[in-house]
Amino acid sequence: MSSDKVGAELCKGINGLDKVVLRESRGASAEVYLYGGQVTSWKNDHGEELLFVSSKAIFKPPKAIRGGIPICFPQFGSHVSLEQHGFARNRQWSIDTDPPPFPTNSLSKAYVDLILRPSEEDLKIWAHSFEFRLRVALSPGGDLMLTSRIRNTSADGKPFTFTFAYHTYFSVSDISEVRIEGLETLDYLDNLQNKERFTEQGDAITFESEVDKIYLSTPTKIAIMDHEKKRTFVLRKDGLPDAVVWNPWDKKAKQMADFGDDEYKHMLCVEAAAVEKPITLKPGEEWKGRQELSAVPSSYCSGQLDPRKVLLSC
Ligand SMILES: O=P(O)(O)OC[C@H]1O[C@H](O)[C@H](O)[C@@H](O)[C@@H]1O
Repeated sequence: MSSDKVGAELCKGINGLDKVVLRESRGASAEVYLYGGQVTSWKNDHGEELLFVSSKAIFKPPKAIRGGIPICFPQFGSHVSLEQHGFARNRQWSIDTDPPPFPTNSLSKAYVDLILRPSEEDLKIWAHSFEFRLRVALSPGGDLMLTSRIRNTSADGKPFTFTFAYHTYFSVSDISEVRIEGLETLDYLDNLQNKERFTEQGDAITFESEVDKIYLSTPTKIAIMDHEKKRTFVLRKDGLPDAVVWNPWDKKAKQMADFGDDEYKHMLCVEAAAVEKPITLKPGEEWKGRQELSAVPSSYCSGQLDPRKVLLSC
C-alpha cells in the first residue's frame, strides 16, 4: 500500500475504526472498513456516492454496519445455527500483507487485500479452519471489484459447506423510479413466502412494496436502472450463480433500529450470491467469487426497453 494520493491509505474512520481509502487517478474512490471487511463508500469521479449507508448505521461491534457491502459468510440468511448472514460481517479483518499471487488484468494501484481467519471463539460456533482473502480494487475507470478467495485450511481432513453473498446496498434516487433488468422470467425463492419457489413474470422488475427474493441461476450481468438519476449500475459476477433482491419498504424499515423510517426509498440491495447450492470445500481446496460494479449514465445504454440490448451495450 502507498500513502500517495492514488492508491490505498490506511486511516481512522467513524468511532476510530480502521479503514482503507482507495483513490484512482481520475477521482473515483472507495472506503473499506477492517471491521467486517466492509466497503462503506464508492464514489465516482464526480465525487457522487454510489452506495447507500444508513444515517443510523452503527459503526460499533458487534452490530454489522447497515449499508455498503457487508460480506455474508459462512451463511447467507439463517439456515444453520449461526447468526443471520454469518459472522464475517462483524469480525475484525486484517490487512493481508503477503497475499498469494493474484491473477489480475487490471492496472489499478488502488486496491487492498484483507484476510479473515477464525478466532478460538469462532471455532466454537463454526468448527472449521479457513482463510478468507478479500481483494477490493478500483479500476482506473472507477469500477469497484471485489474478489473473495476462501480456502479450507483444516488439518483434520474435514470438508466444510457454506453459502455466501455480497450484500450490496445501492444508493438510488427514488425506489419507485428504479428497475432491474436481467432477472425477468427467472425462478426465485421468496423469503416473504417461506422460501417458496416462483417464476418471475412480465418485464423488468420494479418496486412498489417489500421485496425479499433469491433469484436462481441468473445471468452474470444484471442492470439496475435509476431513471431519475439517469444512472445505470451494472453488476457483473463470477462464481456466484444467484442474486438476492431486497428492499424492506416502510413497515420493516420502522422495525430496524439502525435504519431510517424513509430510507427504504433511497436504497436497493442487489446481491451476488451463492445460496441455493451451498459450496463445499475439502481441505486444501479454494473457492473464488467475484463481483464487479460499474455505474454509467443511462444514456450510454442503448435500447433501454430491451434488457438484452442494455446488457450487451454496457
Ligand atoms: O438485517 P440484516 O441481518 O442485515 O438482513 C437484511 C436482509 O438481508 C437480506 O437481503 C435478506 O434476504 C433479508 O431477509 C434481510 O432482512
